[in-house]
Amino acid sequence: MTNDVIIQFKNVTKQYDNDPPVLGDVSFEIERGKFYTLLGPSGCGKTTILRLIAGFTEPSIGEIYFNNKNINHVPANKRQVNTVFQDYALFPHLNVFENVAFGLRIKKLKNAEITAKVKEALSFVNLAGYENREIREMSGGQKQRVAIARAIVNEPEVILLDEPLSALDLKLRTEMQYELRELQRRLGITFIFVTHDQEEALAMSDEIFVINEGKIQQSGTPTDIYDEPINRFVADFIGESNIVKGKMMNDYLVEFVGREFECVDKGFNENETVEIVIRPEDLEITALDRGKLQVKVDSQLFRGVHYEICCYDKDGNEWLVHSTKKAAVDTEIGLYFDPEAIHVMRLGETEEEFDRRLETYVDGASHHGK
Ligand SMILES: Nc1ncnc2c1ncn2[C@@H]1O[C@H](COP(=O)(O)OP(=O)(O)OP(=O)(O)O)[C@@H](O)[C@H]1O
Repeated sequence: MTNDVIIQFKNVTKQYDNDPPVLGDVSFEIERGKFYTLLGPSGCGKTTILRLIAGFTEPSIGEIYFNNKNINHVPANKRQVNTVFQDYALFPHLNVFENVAFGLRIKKLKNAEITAKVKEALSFVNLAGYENREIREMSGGQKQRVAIARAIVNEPEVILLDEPLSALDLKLRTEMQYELRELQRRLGITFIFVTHDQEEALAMSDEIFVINEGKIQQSGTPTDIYDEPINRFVADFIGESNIVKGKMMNDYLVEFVGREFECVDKGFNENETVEIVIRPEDLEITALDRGKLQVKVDSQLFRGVHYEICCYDKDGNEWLVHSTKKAAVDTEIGLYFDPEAIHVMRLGETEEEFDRRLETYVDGASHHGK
């Protein structure tokens, strides 16, 4: 473990009662001072990871480390972690100042110190002067900032944010994305942010963990994950993708739709069956004979910055193209792409393989207790 690692999960499985595990053998490291996002569909286990870090629940199997110390049994109020909840969980009968001061009063700090710290936290979130406002007089975005001030005033090492922007309308949500990102940079505290919104994750994060069915499918920077999705789930979940079956002939040579194409991928078995991803914006419309693929245009939508053109090849594969050029419906056109636009993925686990693996965790968990 390097010195910069603040949180480490080692083979963590979480199971409630005798249900299948909601997290299966999850291992990862969180580095100090970065903005992390846990991204995945509803029910995939994101909140469970936050609850394990916060100390609201314990792992069924595995270990959690904080600053190199095992914290499996450390109670929530003894952890250097604060949570910002989706519904903010502010106290409606207390004003802004007292909401932010709450944790400091419990710690029995002196009044002068409390006032100084609350003022500093409020000015960090651009709410200086709002001390005496009632919570009900604050807008959604302002309540959000009070909740963040209440978290940062305790000077935690890590702030956990559970879908904190989901109650806001789109415009305010985008503004708060910038604000939160900027705030994290200024504070230098580790943020772990939960969302099921892929655009939000791409815009805000240093590192993203893409989660599905209790398992981290891929972790990496937004560009890593967008440009090199590791499997069909990630490719589909992050942005739009064209995915077709193919065969890896050799290093740097792949076959799909009955033709061989130069690519930049290597390290596969000869003739290994693979899946190919090409992003819609990496396909360029060209004359039929100049295209690497020949397709027929099925439909076209104007999306403001580009046209979204849906085409089919001779094998019936759908190809979505984002292009500033128009194409005529029912005509045949060529699609051109660079070798770098092709992303080759190993075939993912089948559902049966995944279920079988989960069953082995269930067996393991029942031996270790809850
Ligand atoms: N206390 C609990 N007892 C039993 N099952 C639970 C408990 N808490 C969560 N679960 C189950 O664990 C699974 C994962 O839940 P979790 O809240 O971690 O998912 P999530 O990815 O955060 O989803 P969402 O985006 O909908 O909040 C779900 O199937 C949920 O029903």
